[in-house]
Amino acid sequence: MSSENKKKEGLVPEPSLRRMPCYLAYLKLAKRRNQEFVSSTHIARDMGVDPTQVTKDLSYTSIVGKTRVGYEVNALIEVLEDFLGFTKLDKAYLFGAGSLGNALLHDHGLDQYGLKIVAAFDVDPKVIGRSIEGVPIFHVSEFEKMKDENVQVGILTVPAEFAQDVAQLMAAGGIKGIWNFTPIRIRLGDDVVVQDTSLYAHLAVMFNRMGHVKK
Ligand SMILES: NC(=O)c1ccc[n+]([C@@H]2O[C@H](COP(=O)([O-])OP(=O)(O)OC[C@H]3O[C@@H](n4cnc5c(N)ncnc54)[C@H](O)[C@@H]3O)[C@@H](O)[C@H]2O)c1
Repeated sequence: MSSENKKKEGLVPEPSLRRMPCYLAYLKLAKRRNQEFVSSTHIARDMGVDPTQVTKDLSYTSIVGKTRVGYEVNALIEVLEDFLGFTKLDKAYLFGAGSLGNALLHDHGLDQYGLKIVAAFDVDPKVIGRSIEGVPIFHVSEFEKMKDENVQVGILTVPAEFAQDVAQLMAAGGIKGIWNFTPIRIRLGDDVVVQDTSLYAHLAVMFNRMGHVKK
């Protein structure tokens, strides 16, 4: 089965997908250090992952390593970026231009990961009509008129109490993927992918692990 088909059928396990951007960052660093080749053993050692896991993760892409030398750094960067969809720029709308929304609007890293915020929506008269990093902010009621089939990604950064309603509005307006930063479990039909993301979840894990570190 081709890697494209595997991806379509959702056979790539989530932990593998989550590790791939880390491999990419590692490889970009290797490139800056003028390294031409890198082996899965080296990636594994430097990233603290099992070598067989690295090989397995990379096998979901089309790349094959060369015996003894490993993977060509440039080629692997290209393959990973393409596989993860980072080469084509997806347009996104942001809902909630508050503290977190602002931070995301200022994050230049998103472009490198294939996401470009083209407009933001809010209800606060203090921000409506302004631009942040060149991204215009509209009243959320304008979204209906601005429906665009080329914008299928929505970033949800509104207060928790409005999250479900705004998510429904997004879905009704043709948004197919919601990057949900709110702590609310969004309920929508199967035609919309909702990806929850929480800094605090990782903080909780860190605190828990710190409690188990030997003193
Ligand atoms: N996932 C994370 O790691 C993480 C981190 C910080 C905050 N959050 C969550 O992100 C959300 C935003 O947090 P914040 O600190 O930026 O809050 P904030 O109050 O600074 O910003 C929220 C913005 O949403 C706007 N808003 C309110 N109702 C709206 C609506 N119906 N449509 C569009 N915009 C609307 C507000 O006017 C405000 O500008 C919260 O749900 C918070 O819990 C998550």
